[in-house]
Amino acid sequence: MPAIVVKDLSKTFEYYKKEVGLRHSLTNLYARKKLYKEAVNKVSFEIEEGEIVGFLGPNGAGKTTTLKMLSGILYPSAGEASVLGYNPWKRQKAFKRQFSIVMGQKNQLWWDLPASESFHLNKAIYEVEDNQYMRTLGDLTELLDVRDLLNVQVRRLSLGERMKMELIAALLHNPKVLFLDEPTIGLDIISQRKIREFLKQYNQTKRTTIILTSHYMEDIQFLCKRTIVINNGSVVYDGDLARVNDTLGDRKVIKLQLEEPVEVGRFRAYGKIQSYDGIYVHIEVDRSQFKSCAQSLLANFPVVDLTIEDIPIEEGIARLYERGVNTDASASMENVR
Ligand SMILES: Nc1ncnc2c1ncn2[C@@H]1O[C@H](COP(=O)(O)OP(=O)(O)OP(=O)(O)O)[C@@H](O)[C@H]1O
Repeated sequence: MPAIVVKDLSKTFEYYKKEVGLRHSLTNLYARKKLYKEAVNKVSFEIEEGEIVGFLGPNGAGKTTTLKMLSGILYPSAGEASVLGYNPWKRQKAFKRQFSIVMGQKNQLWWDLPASESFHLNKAIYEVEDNQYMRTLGDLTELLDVRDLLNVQVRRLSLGERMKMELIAALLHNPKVLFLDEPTIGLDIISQRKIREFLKQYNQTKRTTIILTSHYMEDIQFLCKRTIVINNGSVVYDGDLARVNDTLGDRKVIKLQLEEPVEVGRFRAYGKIQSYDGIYVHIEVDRSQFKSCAQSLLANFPVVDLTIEDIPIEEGIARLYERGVNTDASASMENVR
């Protein structure tokens, strides 16, 4: 049975346009203009127990709004969702005990107190038994290597150390579902890697179901077999991130270095010119024709060097971000909504 089921989930925010200036401030009092923002539009997916799924999308795509609805912080405008069989926005106590949400941009810990004080508070809130609390705290501080920092004021911790403490606070009650909203934001490469490795190990040992949003592709590639890409509030891809380039069609890039400049128009018959500066030319070609294209280029141009590469995953993602939804190309792909 899936741990998370989401069906046509939508959220439209209503807000008021605020004009600046004294005259407009007075007008705002009696004639405010109401505006609507469709942040999430008919999002549907299912996530199996123990799965760790990446949630990718450009700024403002609707990722945080979706996670907030799944954790019951926001009430949806339409649609349904079930997390561990619970309706999240009913906020039942039994549900609250079984999930956690960590937002990289927000603090849960008390800023002026040591993290251990916040942990005690969470222990009381979630009614964690003494033995279980000590065992879980011991395991987590060991795994994240922060045992010596438990009694340091949170405000004195580095960003990476603080994020580790945030994770511990979120995991003390052994949640079955974990929503992670940019847990590695702003961290250096070493701290990012440590958090990533911790999450992988945690997911493997505990079988916790995790949805992870991150703008760092390495996080998603390292942790998630499956990625849901969301753009303009809608799902535009759901599948293996490594296959995202299938959405571009079956393409390869031929990279040429020339002995002397050749006019760009002469390369157009081979495919789409990705970049050109006279000497270096990158041409995107159909995978079925890359051999014949390469042979012809070698035979007809003063080529010094030629390489054939796959299109980077980042490129596929960027194009999904740019094109939004409901294009002809996306409609024809299996994983693309
Ligand atoms: N309370 C609100 N009132 C009006 N609009 C809102 C509100 N909260 C979010 N939005 C808008 O909804 C859209 C989706 O926001 P959301 O925070 O879900 O995006 P996101 O994918 O998490 O972006 P990011 O990667 O930048 O965190 C954005 O355009 C945002 O401005």
